[in-house]
Amino acid sequence: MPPTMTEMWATMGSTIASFMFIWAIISQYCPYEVRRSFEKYTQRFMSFFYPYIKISIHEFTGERLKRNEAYADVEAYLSANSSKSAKRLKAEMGKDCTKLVLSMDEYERVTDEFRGAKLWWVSSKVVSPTSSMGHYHEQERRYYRLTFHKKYREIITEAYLRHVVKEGKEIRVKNKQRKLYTNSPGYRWSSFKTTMWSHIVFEHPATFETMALEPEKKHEIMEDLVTFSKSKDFYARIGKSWKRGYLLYGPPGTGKSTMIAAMANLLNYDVYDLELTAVKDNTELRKLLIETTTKSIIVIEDIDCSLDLTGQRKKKGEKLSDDDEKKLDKEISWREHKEEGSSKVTLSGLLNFIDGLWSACGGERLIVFTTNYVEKLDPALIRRGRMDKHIGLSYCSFEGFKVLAKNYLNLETHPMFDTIRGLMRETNITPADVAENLMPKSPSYDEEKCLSSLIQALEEAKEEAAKTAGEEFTEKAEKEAMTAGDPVKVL
Ligand SMILES: Nc1ncnc2c1ncn2[C@@H]1O[C@H](COP(=O)(O)OP(=O)(O)OP(=O)(O)O)[C@@H](O)[C@H]1O
Repeated sequence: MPPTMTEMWATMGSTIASFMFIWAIISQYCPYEVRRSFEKYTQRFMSFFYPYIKISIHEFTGERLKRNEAYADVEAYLSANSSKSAKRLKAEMGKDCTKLVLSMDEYERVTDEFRGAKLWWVSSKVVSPTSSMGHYHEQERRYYRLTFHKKYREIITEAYLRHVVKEGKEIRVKNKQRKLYTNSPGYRWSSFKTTMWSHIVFEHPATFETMALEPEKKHEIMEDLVTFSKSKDFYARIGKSWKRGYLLYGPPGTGKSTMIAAMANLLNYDVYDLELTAVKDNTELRKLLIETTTKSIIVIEDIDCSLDLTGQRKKKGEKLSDDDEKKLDKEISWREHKEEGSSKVTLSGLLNFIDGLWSACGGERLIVFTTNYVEKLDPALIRRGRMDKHIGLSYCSFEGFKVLAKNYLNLETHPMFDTIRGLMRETNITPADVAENLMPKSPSYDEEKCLSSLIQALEEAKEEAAKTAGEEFTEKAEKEAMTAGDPVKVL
């Protein structure tokens, strides 16, 4: 008599229970090595009968230093293809901030088909405990796992994966929202305090067209940038990492920050605004810089202040000007106030990164330093090869004014332009000041009021310059008289 259904279930239940009992005995009494070998051989044995192949694509490669490009490509591919079939999705704001973009949530599974092959994608993560500087914390590593039948091995490993990466890249370019990253203190992997990148969408409207700059200079810089962005093969051929350093220098308000925004808009790059004073030491600096992505501009503004070069000069025994002394005192009290101790990022730490580590983190990066005092910088920092192109930005020229008049007032010519041209020859004014005067202050402001306001500002600047020159002249004459010991002249 064949066994009844109830008997079959009972037999199966007792077999499973016996197996679990035996396994519990083995786990308890067998040495670890024996158990490991048992598991290994069981897995090998099972794989003879298991007809599926699995491929994992992890978010980070190496010691969690670098984001895996392939992971980002798969993520983009799946977000475009999975939203129709996945049941659990996560939503993020899209490029134009009007539409939510859906992608598959963690532990979700979706199916795909390619040339008759059926395959499955699962998004998952492993959480493992790690320790750093005596702190224990949990580290999450996300990954996608692709499963398919072994008979499709060739199609999948050759054609399908290429198709996923290609399509994923295209989607990423299309959806790319440019980002402005800044570094600020935060908690990495839940408990370890460090400085981390956070970002917002980069939407600065500046372009080279709207910049007040001599046309030839503008053209030269644009050409340099575009040539750089198309020179992947060239850099590979000459054996140099694909990066270029720019030093922007000039008085405040001459457009250094504006130019960085114009560069990012021209090349469609992200911007990493690196605040060096918030970086604890060279190790942290290296970590931050390695986390930057390709097609990006890494900016260190006011490099003369950020690197504490003033402090270094004082240590070297150089005499500092009153201004520098004040700046140094302010910096020290600011750091004490923030209880951060002093930042230990050194000039050599920065140089080492610029020179050495670039090659380790891929290419297509610009590094831009800005300063108001180029003469204060250490020559080692700005030598060619590190800062390949030095761009001096200066006071507004008449050509520059014409660009601003077109931008702000939509004026190409006006009878008042001649007066402005004359005054600009005689005195200095920054593009920021010109722009401020051309800005309508009320709805009743017309172009003439704006131009008159600029003329007034130019006249005041001229008077101020004459007064300062006069005072300097008297001071110099007095000093000379003192050294010559002529009390009459001094009086
Ligand atoms: N060359 C320029 N062309 C167009 N606008 C300019 C230019 N320079 C300055 N401006 C205007 O002045 C403002 C301030 O300029 P910006 O911040 O770029 O100057 P900066 O040289 O970076 O100054 P700082 O050294 O103080 O940081 C800008 O928002 C912009 O409107």
